[in-house]
Amino acid sequence: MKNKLITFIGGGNMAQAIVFGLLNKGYSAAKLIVCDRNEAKRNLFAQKGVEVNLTNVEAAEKAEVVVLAVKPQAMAETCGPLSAVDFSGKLVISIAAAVSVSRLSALLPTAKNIVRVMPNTPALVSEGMAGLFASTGLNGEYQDFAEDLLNAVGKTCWLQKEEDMHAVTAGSGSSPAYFFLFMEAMEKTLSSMGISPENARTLVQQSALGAAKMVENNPQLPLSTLRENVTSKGGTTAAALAVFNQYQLDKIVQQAMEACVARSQEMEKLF
Ligand SMILES: NC(=O)C1=CN([C@@H]2O[C@H](COP(=O)(O)OP(=O)(O)OC[C@H]3O[C@@H](n4cnc5c(N)ncnc54)[C@H](O)[C@@H]3O)[C@@H](O)[C@H]2O)C=CC1
Ligand SMILES: O=C(O)[C@@H]1CCC=N1
Repeated sequence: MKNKLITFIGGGNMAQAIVFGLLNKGYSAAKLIVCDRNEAKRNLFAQKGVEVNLTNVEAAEKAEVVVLAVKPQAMAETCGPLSAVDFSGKLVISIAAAVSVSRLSALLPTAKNIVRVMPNTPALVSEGMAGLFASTGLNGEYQDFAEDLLNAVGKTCWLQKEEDMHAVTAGSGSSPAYFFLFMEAMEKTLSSMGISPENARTLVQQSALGAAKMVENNPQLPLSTLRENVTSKGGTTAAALAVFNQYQLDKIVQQAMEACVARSQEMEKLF
């Protein structure tokens, strides 16, 4: 991928995951600018050789690609001063949940090339998952660049319908937290069973990693087969799964993801 000059507006958790993921993949620090109001956050990037001392407007003017990485509720306020910049020859990427392309176009009227992305924090370890949606008329070079950029830190999928971004938020952006919650619960239980904190962490971490790798390495196998291969009739796993089924884990997951989608739809109207 050709290293275009990219400015990140907002250097929080998600921007850090993408920027540090890109640096780990050899993206030149000299081609990255990060703007954040918070000095401690700026310092995290400065330590890696990233320019952090420009104003949002200066940094946006200088770069060819501008990534909007502030919270959805801060988007309008952040775009106010930025609307003075001519974005017509630039690519604007927004990673904000629930902020539509039409809303972004209204906030930055000169922006012609807009890509909405829903990434996730595993980008930091090059295992991100991002859904992408392009504004109509997006320049082909910029479409490829957005895809290459996110592919550098994980995997991507393009969406044909913007409304699918709500479901993708439940499936990429928010989803690492579900797995962390599950792992937290396992770790806590192992500790309550007398396993040392260090061993509890290793048991959970390695089992999760191993399970994910088995899923990745066996694309032809349904997930249910992988589960069944662990489950001896009348054995220990069956006893555990019976409890998950008793409490209808599938319904809990469905309700949680539907709540995620509903909140995203609500936020789209608010911000
Ligand atoms: N954290 C995650 O896992 C994911 C977050 N997102 C999206 O990414 C965006 C950022 O989320 P986080 O990184 O979690 O939030 P965060 O709160 O960690 O980072 C936002 C940063 O923006 C800075 N900021 C706010 N207004 C600014 C301004 N006008 N100029 C410069 N900097 C400004 C803040 O100081 C803060 O460091 C959100 O829109 C969120 O929906 C998307 C996918 C996953
Ligand atoms: O929780 C949130 O709203 C953001 C978007 C997806 C992940 N974090």
